Amino acid sequence: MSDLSEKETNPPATEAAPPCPTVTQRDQWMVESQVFQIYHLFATIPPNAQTLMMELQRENHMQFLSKGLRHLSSAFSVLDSNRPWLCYWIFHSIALLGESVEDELEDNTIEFLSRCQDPDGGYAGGPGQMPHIATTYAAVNTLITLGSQKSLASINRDKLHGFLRRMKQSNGGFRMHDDGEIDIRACYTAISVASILNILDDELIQNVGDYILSCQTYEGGIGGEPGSEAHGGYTFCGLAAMILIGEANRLDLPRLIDWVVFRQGKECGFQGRTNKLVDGCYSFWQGGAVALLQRLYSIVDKQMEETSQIFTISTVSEDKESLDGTSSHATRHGTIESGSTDIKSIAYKFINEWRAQEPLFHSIALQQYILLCAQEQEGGLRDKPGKRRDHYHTCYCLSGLSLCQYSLSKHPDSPPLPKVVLGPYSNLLEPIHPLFNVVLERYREAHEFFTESHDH
Ligand SMILES: CC(C)=CCC/C(C)=C/CC/C(C)=C/COP(=O)(O)OP(=O)(O)O
Ligand SMILES: [Zn+2]
Repeated sequence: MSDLSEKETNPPATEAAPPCPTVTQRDQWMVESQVFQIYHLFATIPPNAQTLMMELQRENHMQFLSKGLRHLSSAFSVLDSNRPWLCYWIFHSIALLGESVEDELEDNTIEFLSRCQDPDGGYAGGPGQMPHIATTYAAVNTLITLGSQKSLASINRDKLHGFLRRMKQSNGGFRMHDDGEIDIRACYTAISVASILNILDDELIQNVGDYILSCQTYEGGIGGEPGSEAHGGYTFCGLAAMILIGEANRLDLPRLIDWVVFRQGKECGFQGRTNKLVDGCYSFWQGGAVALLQRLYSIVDKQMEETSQIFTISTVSEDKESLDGTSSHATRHGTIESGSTDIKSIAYKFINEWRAQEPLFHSIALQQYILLCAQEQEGGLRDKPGKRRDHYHTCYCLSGLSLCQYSLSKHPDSPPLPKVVLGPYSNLLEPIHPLFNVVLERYREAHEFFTESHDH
């Protein structure tokens, strides 16, 4: 063989071998290629076919959800422990679509959830099981979504308050259930339920802010417990709970904004954490965190001002230190006022708060991911192309879509301009209260019910 052919077939030993991709890289390339194939196909079809592809398949989604409800009432065993969650995901999705179900089905659901209600307060995953804060949140949100007087009156708020007090820990966290884990989901679900039922008090909120603050990581997002990695689901929980207790100003919000906005990827959807895959459900968890941050601009501005002051002070003091050997400290949070409003009215006032008109993320791109990649044309929504539809993803993709559609509206429920809604205007969903993820109108009815005539 000549020198030349040897070189061609056998690379010299010194040449670096091609890097072997990690599993994460391979998965990422796979998702990117599937998503971009869809976008490419979309770009090459005629405009009328594009409109069809971007249409929210309301009827098919309703069929998928109704089938889920039928399944819910028939095919479950006594060991199932997530039926209140299925109720919430399905009824909330139906409410987002502006639809309702027959009275009998509503009555059966109220009756079923009443059987899940523990005599000592809180809701279990099924009748006779142990009460759990997360299923309590799911049950309460379902009953508020159903919305009738009977539904709202079925919640034993005194006992529920007792259950939440029992779950409360001295470090500010909550347990999920007796002897259960303490984490940020428990904080959010406890505080959310207490707030929406108007039973939030000083005892319940004591030290909660300290606990949540200890979960904000170096990245800026919030982890499930102190020392854990920042994640979109926990970030939404931590931020929403901090707002509900009037202590959002204690978080490092500029850093939180930085972290969350960079979780929207080139696939147009959000990932849950750094270097992980895009997933439709984060349209709500991350998109929801952004929707909350959009209403915290006055605090963000103050924090940014403070940071620049600290920078100036520390620069000056460093100079001074180097001159005369002394040092000074400026605390970041000390000068920011803590929430002065009555905690019972925070959630109600929050929806009317002024909000930044410039969205912090690409709302049209996210709608594109939800409609083209997460939506199944036959009904139901999913994590990503190639995954199966399910009720959890249907609920959180639709919730995220609603947030996008109203992301520029001055008032929370004023109809958005057509250019803000991707696809036909008939895609428009009902607006939600972003702190609780229940349809706004149902939230308002519940608020009235639990503040006026039926005070705790
Ligand atoms: C109100 C309530 C109960 C909120 C729950 C919030 C929530 C969705 C938390 C996420 C939990 C988590 C770490 C998932 C990671 O799963 P993964 O590793 O499969 O997904 P990933 O790769 O996207 O991180
Ligand atoms: Zn998901």
